Amino acid sequence: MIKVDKLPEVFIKAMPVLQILEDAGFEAYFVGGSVRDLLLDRHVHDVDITTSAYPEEVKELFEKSIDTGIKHGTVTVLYGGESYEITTFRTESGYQDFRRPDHVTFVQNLDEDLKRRDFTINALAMDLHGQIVDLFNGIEDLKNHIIRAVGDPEKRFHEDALRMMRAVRFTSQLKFNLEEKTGQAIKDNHELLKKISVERIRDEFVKMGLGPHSRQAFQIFLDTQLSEDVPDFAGKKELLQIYPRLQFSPTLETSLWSLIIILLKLPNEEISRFMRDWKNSNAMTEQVGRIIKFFDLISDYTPNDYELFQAGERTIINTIDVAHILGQPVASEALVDRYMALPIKKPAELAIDGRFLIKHGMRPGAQLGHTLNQIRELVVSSRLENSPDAIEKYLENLD
Ligand SMILES: Nc1ccn([C@@H]2O[C@H](COP(=O)(O)OP(=O)(O)OP(=O)(O)O)[C@@H](O)[C@H]2O)c(=O)n1
Ligand SMILES: [Mg+2]
Repeated sequence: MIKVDKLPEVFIKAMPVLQILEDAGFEAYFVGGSVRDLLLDRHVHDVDITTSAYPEEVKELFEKSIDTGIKHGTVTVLYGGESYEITTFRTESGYQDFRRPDHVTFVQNLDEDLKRRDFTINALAMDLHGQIVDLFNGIEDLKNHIIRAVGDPEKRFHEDALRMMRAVRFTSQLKFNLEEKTGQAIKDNHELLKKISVERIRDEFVKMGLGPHSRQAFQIFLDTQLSEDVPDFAGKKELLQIYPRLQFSPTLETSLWSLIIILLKLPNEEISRFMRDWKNSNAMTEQVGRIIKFFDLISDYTPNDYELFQAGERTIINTIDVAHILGQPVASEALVDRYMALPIKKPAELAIDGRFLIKHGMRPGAQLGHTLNQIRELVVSSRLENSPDAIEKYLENLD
């Protein structure tokens, strides 16, 4: 049995929680992603705990708790300024819709709990003393960089079809390969993904896209046909096939969506719909829209100062990132330098505003807005000094 001697701080901090459960006569273990990441020497952000105690029993042991998913056996316990998800040993049964279980059955031992988990590398548990429980050779698979379903992959994917996306996502994040039978089961069952909510698919897709091996993972995503069962990708394999051949993998979510939109050759008027189909936020949709617009612009010609001003720093840098990933040459330094040298970089930096124009005899309305824009454009392009005096003179000459 493997024993980990030196545990990172997140585990040490959580030890008393396990101890309290054990002192009350229950079994308790760290489980899932935290144990996997510990053994991979990856950063562990939070730890999940599994126990033989029923949710009500867990709640009695801790002063502060939240019923996060009590029906599924999960209670969130607040302890030492941290929060911990504590889930009762369980199996899942009655997955009639290939999504989450209709009901869970609590079980009395850890083995039964680990059996229902998705992949061998995620079915590892660790006790209070750092002893690892590894029933399915998860450690061996970690060493060999393999994503392998626990037991029969068909069963695991019928229990929760999202696991097929998770498998591909882990190949990207961990730089692992799919074990053959697990990969075959995804190919055979990819259509089950249609039953899964877009939000859950999107979260996995983004994690896949931002992983260090996203280009390799994307190839698997296409080869297994999973790409046919996500929004707007069906029948687009030829276009998406460019993704695995990109120069780099994206590291920003905005870059990921922009790349996909560019590869799919979506016309501008379809971008919002596409982003909505994927249940993206309005903020994400807007930022991606700005990037695509600026990307189209710099693909055609060198932007003028006012176009740089309108795009703004974030969009310029983000668009350069996208062009870089696509292997498209852009004079990135020149663009950033020119932006940095602009007399004003934000509308609020203009020396005057609408009230100034009203004071100088203009009436509120469309004409005023138009004049204000004109002044802003002149200032941005250094044809008018950004001072009330200079602008006043300019106005006088207009009359
Ligand atoms: N569809 C799923 C989701 C989760 N799990 C199990 O629940 C654990 C925790 O799930 P989650 O936090 O969603 O994933 P992690 O594997 O921890 O990955 P991450 O680091 O992204 O949180 C997993 O390790 C796995 O044992 C599962 O069997 N099937
Ligand atoms: Mg996790």
